[in-house]
Amino acid sequence: MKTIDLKARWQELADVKDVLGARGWFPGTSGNLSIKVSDDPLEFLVTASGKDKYKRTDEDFVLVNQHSQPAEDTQLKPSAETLLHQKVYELTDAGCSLHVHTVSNNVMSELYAKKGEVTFQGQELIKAFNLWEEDAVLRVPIIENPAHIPDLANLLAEKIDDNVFGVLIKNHGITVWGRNAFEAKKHLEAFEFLFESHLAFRIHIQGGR
Ligand SMILES: CSC[C@@H](O)[C@@H](O)C(=O)COP(=O)(O)O
Ligand SMILES: [Zn+2]
Repeated sequence: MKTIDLKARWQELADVKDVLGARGWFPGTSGNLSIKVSDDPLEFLVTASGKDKYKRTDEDFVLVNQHSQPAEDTQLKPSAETLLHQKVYELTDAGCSLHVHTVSNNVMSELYAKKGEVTFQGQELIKAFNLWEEDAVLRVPIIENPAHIPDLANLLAEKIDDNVFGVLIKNHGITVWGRNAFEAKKHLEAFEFLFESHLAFRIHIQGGR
């Protein structure tokens, strides 16, 4: 991959990070973002671990290889959850993968954990996932949150299929992807809108039931 492409991808991911950060979607240094730089062999930029993701610096991202290891000499540590991004790239046509912790995605993951998924139907915004039929259903699988990251990555991998665009991790967050940064961000925004609307409906219309 040429340096210019790496720079362009870096810029693209940094811009997405700024927008998500402005929404407060990285509380307590949580969250991690990645963007694919090359396909064969797989290489992607991923956020450095434990950083304040509301700040924009020259050390925000690390280039990693197909084994989630740094592809160049660096003191920086790739995100602790890099393996989840690797799985997304291995199993989908994604060019970008976004993971955030929000109050809404955490509450939804807990509310529907026993069902193992949450579904949305009859909501205009499921069109953001290219679901145009009137009776179309958007399904969001929910997985447990084992501390051992390879186990978590395997649970995620089991839920990935053509009609899945993101997976909720119980009491943790959501991992979302898209063919490029624009689409991944679109998917993430649509998920969060659907979660917030659903929770507002339950509180205000159903009295919290
Ligand atoms: C500090 S809480 C969040 C972490 O445990 C993790 O879930 C997370 O999203 C961020 O980890 P990171 O290693 O910075 O990518
Ligand atoms: Zn996380």
